[in-house]
Amino acid sequence: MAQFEVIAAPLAGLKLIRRRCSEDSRGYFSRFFCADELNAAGFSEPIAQINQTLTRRRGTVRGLHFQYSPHAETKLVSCLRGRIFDVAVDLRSGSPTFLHWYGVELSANNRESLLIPQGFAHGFQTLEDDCELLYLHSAAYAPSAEGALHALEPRVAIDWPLAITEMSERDRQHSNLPSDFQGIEL
Ligand SMILES: Cc1cn([C@H]2C[C@H](O)[C@@H](COP(=O)(O)OP(=O)(O)O[C@H]3O[C@H](C)C(=O)[C@H](O)[C@H]3O)O2)c(=O)[nH]c1=O
Repeated sequence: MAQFEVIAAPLAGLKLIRRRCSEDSRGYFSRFFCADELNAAGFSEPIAQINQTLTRRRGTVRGLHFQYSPHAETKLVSCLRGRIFDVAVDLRSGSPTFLHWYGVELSANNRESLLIPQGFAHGFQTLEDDCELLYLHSAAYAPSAEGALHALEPRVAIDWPLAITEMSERDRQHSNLPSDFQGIEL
């Protein structure tokens, strides 16, 4: 029996993954990752790195970040504590949904993850205090290949659910996209 429900999001390649769980009097069992099942959903390379973040303050935005080729990565983002509004922006050159964004609530309770293909910027806003996330990456962190999109980029106009309470200095300082930005090549 499939351990995951795979739901296509409106941006090509972006998937919402819902983890099934078996509950009994002790609690529940749930498979968090499965190379076979999630390969078909788009996580088609081995996991290279797994990162964890704690974000203490409700309303904080982290991101939006991505890596340029040849370090472009597929990400599986999950919220293990609290609730977040998770956002992916299509930056793929030539994509019919270029610069479109998609946001979804991920939480410890809904057991949903966002599977984000290469070529998307990723960021999120916490909807509660003390949110913990786990990220599975298909490529290693490559600071020299890191790109970013400002959370308030006017050409994307993400509708963040809350007023932004905190961002890193680095994220505050991302410049807006140049008017001739055509997207990233993969
Ligand atoms: C991403 C990363 C960062 N770092 C170092 C770099 C900084 O010294 C410190 C914090 O990094 P940063 O401020 O970029 O962390 P976030 O703002 O949470 O960025 C992450 O959150 C957004 C939403 C994402 O989607 C990315 O996965 C990731 O960029 O950890 C590492 O050592 N390894 C890593 O893989």
